[in-house]
Amino acid sequence: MQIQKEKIAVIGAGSWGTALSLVLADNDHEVRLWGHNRDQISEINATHMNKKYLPEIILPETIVGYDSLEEVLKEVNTIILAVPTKAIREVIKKMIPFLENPLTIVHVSKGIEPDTLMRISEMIEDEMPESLLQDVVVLSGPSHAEEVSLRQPTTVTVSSKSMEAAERVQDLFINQHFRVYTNPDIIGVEVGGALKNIIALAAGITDGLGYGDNAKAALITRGLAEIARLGTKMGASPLTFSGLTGIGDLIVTSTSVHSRNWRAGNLLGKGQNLDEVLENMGMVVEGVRTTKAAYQLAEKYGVKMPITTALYNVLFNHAKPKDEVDLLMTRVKTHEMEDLANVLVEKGLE
Ligand SMILES: NC(=O)C1=CN([C@@H]2O[C@H](COP(=O)(O)OP(=O)(O)OC[C@H]3O[C@@H](n4cnc5c(N)ncnc54)[C@H](OP(=O)(O)O)[C@@H]3O)[C@@H](O)[C@H]2O)C=CC1
Ligand SMILES: O=C(CO)COP(=O)(O)O
Repeated sequence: MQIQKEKIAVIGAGSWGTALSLVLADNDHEVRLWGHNRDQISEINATHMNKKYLPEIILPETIVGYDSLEEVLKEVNTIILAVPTKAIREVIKKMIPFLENPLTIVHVSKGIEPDTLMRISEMIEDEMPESLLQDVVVLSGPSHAEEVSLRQPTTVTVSSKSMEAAERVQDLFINQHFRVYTNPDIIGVEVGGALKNIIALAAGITDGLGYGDNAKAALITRGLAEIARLGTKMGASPLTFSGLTGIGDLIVTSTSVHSRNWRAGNLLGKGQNLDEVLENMGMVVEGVRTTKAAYQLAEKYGVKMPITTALYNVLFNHAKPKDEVDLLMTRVKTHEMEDLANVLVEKGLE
């Protein structure tokens, strides 16, 4: 099939925005990579390298860096929004004066906004005037920028309220190294992508405490159970959590040394406090804010999320990681499949 070549603006010149620019450039799109740091953009244009975020990678010369939002958005119909969740509203507000026609926003961030409890597509719809927003699409899945930029085999999922929009974005990105699936369940895709960062932080903590693979497998499995329990209450399909944006992303971020959330958790488990950890990371650790949001969501929906609660206590209530593990292990005994059984009964499937 002939791919339609497009002018695409990638907003955010961190690791993920840069790696996705490379995928799009490999597919012969005209890629404009915007970053707010003028020196970094000059360096990208002069050296074809993003030395801060992907120091090993030479970028194709067809990726052009921009530090002006006005310039980068000219005649563009598709934007890839690749900034941390907490910067999304600010960046959209800055873009709006330069938008002329309705466009498609593909967001690739993984988070939920504390207090408003909005998913990212909801934040985008909240900020964008209806007349300027054609579609919102999310791209998510087990995909570290470090491996994508080396063109190592990677699979992701795109989702949108409009299947046509999701399929168009699938066509923009798909190639022999980067396989893109579609899934109509945008709630499940966004919730899975955001909440896996909580479990990745927890898995890093248990590794930092010196616990082994048994503990990690327990966290991934029981973590998935609580993500699915909340996600289905929010309207997601339970099946999505067994897919790439559920168990797939949980595996990759809980086990990979590339994961910033795992690395941050590991430092916490080794005894550093949260402020020290975040200062040492120098890159976004989305799971911290998302833990707060998920804790609030669990209260709102009346859902039990013991791992999230334990992590919340470590991050925000000065609890000791080991004490929280001990508490998790000595909870009242329960049936492993109790939650799933409840979900199936609620949905009339059992
Ligand atoms: N890295 C990965 O492998 C993956 C990341 N993601 C998700 O993608 C999103 C972005 O992550 P990632 O690229 O890794 O993060 P990084 O920390 O690597 O980069 C973040 C980028 O956003 C910029 N930025 C931060 N705040 C603002 C702001 N207010 N205005 C404009 N630009 C800003 C940063 O600029 P500066 O350098 O000046 O701080 C930097 O260029 C996250 O939600 C993450 O979960 C999803 C899948 C894979
Ligand atoms: O979402 C990711 C991989 O799928 C990236 O995870 P980290 O933010 O933990 O590095």
